[in-house]
Amino acid sequence: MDCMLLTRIAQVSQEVAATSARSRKVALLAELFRDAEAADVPIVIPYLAGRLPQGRIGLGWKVLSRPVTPADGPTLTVAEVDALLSTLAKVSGAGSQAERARLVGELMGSATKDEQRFLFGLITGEVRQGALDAVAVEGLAEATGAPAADVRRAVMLAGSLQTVAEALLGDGPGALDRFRLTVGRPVLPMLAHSAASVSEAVDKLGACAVEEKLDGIRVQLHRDGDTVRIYTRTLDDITDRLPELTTAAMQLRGERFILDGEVIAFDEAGRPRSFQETAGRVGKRVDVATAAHAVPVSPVFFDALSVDDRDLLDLPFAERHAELARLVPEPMRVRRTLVTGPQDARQAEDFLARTLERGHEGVVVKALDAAYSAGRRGASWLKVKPVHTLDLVVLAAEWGHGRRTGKLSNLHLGARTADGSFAMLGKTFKGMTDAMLTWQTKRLRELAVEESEYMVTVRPELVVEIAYDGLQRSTRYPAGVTLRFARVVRYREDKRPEEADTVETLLAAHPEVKP
Ligand SMILES: Nc1ncnc2c1ncn2[C@@H]1O[C@H](COP(=O)(O)OP(=O)(O)OP(=O)(O)O)[C@@H](O)[C@H]1O
Repeated sequence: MDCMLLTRIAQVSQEVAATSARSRKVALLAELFRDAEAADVPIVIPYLAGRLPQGRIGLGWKVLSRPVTPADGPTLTVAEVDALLSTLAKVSGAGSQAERARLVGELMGSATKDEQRFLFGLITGEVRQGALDAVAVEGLAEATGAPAADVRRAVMLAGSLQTVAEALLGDGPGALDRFRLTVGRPVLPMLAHSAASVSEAVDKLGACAVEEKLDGIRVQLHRDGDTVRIYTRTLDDITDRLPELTTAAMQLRGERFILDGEVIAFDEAGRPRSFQETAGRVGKRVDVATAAHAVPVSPVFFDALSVDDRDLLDLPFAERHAELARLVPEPMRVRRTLVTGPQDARQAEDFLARTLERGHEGVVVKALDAAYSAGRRGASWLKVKPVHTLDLVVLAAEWGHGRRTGKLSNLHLGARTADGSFAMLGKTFKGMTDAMLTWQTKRLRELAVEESEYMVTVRPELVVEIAYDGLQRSTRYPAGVTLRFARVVRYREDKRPEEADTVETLLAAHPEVKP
């Protein structure tokens, strides 16, 4: 069969977004996957989700909104669109504006009216379906007859839905065996949900470990004999930037293992240095030797995923931790206290208080009987942080005045909504350092879809962590609420917009405010 037509993707994408019944979404995707050639699927999935595989495409608003006569009938395939957008993303140098305009004109001219609308949404970041990956896993299972749990596990281990989809559709369910936990191949890390208090977390989980939550950088450490590799939360290889970790890995009591933990800089008194200092260690342009001397970091581990080629993912946490303790000496493990049930809640509260006194941001409460659910926000890890923050997406930014003239300053902040779009919750220009202002001005202009004298509207891609003092009703904003005293804590370039907080969870956390 020929490559998928763009029209088909646009229609399915629209239908999936419009229906609220999960089973219907799954059925729609299953049908599409059954029809797609295996090699076509890796291209199709990101377009369906409204993500451009090419990343950002710096197109000025003028170029994008220029009307082009649409084609009469659908002939464009996703592969053609993909090739053209890849070319577009690479255009640079003199005359690039004109060349971009020409390529966009060519693309839009081959598209029907509906396809033009879809392409426009894709390029501006308006069609984005946050939950699509999770539904696509079930769609793939339905299309191929493989158990959904097995497909999910393979995706975790491969770190890529597209890779698994191609193998599964090409070679059938047997292909899933290829995706095993392997030292040297990173897997998506397990993530946590939030709980309002330690007692709430303990009540939910029963027998659990309460661990300190360190505000550093998540790392997955792989050692195979003399070879050590370190991966971030987003699976980037940062081995060369953290030589201390290779040294530490070589001192552990094993030869082949995968560990999960956090890396953080402590001061001489053993208190954590600021997050910015730790984060500075993995910046792309830092001189590693100088940085390692100025801000040495230490690994602090909390889980073991594989030891001596034994896959531990499905073992209960209590058993994985026993393996960790065998391998890693106590000073290199997070502090923890064990709790058998609600009667020990007091002891858990005390542990949180002591952890905060030591300068850490909170605790993570973990069920002792739970497996490691790679790549997911498992209900068996609950984080408790007294200073509540939100991960929001920058939708636009206003040009600053006075000392901030020439800098993009006042940010428009959005939370995710059920249909995958973003609802503006408010604005803030507080909490930004000069370095942040310079950085965000450059970064936001790269994401610009429309610029005016007053503000710049951007593709909703940049996630920013925001502290706030509460919610209040507001008729000015679409969700009916706005944030009180919002201020920027930091940018979260390690998070995708699909991971931002939703209006729904925000409202659930503030039952006192009714929009
Ligand atoms: N003991 C610990 N166990 C698990 N994660 C820990 C621990 N200490 C620190 N962390 C960090 O906390 C994060 C867990 O929270 P979550 O999964 O929600 O990620 P996050 O969204 O990056 O969280 P946050 O923004 O609160 O740091 C981990 O990604 C890890 O970086």
